[in-house]
Amino acid sequence: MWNELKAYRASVDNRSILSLFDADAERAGNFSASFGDMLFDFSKTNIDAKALDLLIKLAEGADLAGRRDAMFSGEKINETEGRAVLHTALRNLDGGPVFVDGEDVMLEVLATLDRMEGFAADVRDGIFKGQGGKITDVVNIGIGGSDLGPVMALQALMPYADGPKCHFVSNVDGAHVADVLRPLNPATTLVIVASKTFTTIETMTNAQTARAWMSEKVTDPAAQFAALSSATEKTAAFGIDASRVFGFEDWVGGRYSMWGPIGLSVMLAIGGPAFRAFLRGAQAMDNHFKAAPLAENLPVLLALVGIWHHQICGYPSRAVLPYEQRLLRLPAYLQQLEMESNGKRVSMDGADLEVVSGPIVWGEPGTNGQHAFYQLIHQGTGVVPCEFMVGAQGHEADLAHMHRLLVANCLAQSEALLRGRSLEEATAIMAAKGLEGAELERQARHRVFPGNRPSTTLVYPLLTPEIFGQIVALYEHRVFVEGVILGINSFDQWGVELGKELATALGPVVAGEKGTEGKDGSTALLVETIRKHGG
Ligand SMILES: O=P(O)(O)OC[C@H]1O[C@](O)(CO)[C@@H](O)[C@@H]1O
Repeated sequence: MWNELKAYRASVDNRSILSLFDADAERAGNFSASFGDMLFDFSKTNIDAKALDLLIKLAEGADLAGRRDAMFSGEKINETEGRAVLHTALRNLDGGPVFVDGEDVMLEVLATLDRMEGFAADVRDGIFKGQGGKITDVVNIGIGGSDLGPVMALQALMPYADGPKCHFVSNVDGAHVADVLRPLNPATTLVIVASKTFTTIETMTNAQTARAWMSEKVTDPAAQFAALSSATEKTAAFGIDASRVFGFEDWVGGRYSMWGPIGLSVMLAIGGPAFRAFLRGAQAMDNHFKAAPLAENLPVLLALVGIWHHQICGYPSRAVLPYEQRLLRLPAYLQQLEMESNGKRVSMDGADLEVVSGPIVWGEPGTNGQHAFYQLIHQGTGVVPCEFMVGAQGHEADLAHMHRLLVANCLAQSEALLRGRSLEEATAIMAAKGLEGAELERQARHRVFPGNRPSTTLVYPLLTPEIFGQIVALYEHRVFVEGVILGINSFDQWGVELGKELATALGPVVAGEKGTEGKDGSTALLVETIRKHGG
């Protein structure tokens, strides 16, 4: 099927996407799909009925429906780690039982959610206090999946944030923790150590630093710490009382974990009911993903467009462009979600992949990106498929005129990518300015836009907790579908291990306790230079 798809793509490569609209008056409707009030439009791509049919056959051939059902039913589809993949259970608020090894995990999931909600309410209402009074600030210390999700979610849901102010520390660069802690009062700060394993060096080093900071001002620093982790022995050894430890099982992957305890900082900020609305949104997307036919299934369609652009057309990256300032950190979140999940070179059975692995994902909110890198997107020699998203409304009712300007910019970009501007059009524009001859031609050529560049647009009504939950779950399932089609395990991350091992070994070398013997010349030179400059 890969070859068939590539051959078909080659046969349609020269046609313009615009011509597809001329040939089919219903194209926009035929190549878009809805879920609730959300619309996913992929008509501004070179995918036609035949391509879509082949892509769906590709998904069917990979047993997508079977793999999806295996995931939801708790089979150990993360084969290299021998684990089930059940982040969906964390938002299965009113669903049925979910079994792992014959045990219904929902009792524990819902009990933990209730406990989180109780703790969050106590903090928000001032029942749980710091040693200097009501908690004013929360510092979440975590990295990767224990950071990116909550950081993104809090920013996305800022209009709903009426609890303590949440801050995030992730980088092992001491500058991060120092800058975050400096303005805070330790006596009214709650520190959350978010680490599934409770061994991650960055997080544990930052946690020790925060504890030392707190112990300068309060007599019992551990009393103002909470932990989000599966490793209860380690959280106890750190001195955190079990009543403030919120655990989750190994069937929740780090980058899929913000729906459970890792989301505590978000719950503290927005409160339990809004957090549950966020979960309900994701659950609604789960139900859609489970039930909708492939050709109407948003995560499946988003994935098939991704496969078409990257594995079939060979475009190396994709840009995620939210016209929503509050989705500022969505691209960073998706970088982990997509690249840690599908950046793999072997298939589940260890054989080399038949096709290239997942794409590079990057992006920035519009309109800021327009004034930075869109030049390359419009006129560079390479093609970057763009994934636009925009809310029909913003939360700032008194600034609706600004929102309309934002929307107009979003739509203008996808229109410009589609249409482009021909040499004739550019020449006419420059001739109207009085240019002639060779100078006219030279100036006109700089103003040509090749167009015919693919994009998709996701439109949603308003970025509420529920809609936000839907969007994140949509992308999670997209990554899963792409992984199934590629035949890889989207739920392990062995590629991060070697760097961790070498960093541990390099620690004493950088500290000057060991020499650089055995290191390559470049690494040795870098160590020597850093030492020479006082490192
Ligand atoms: O929550 P932990 O165990 O500290 O892990 C943090 C992150 O480290 C990784 O394991 C690898 O970078 C991620 O998958 C994970 O999200």
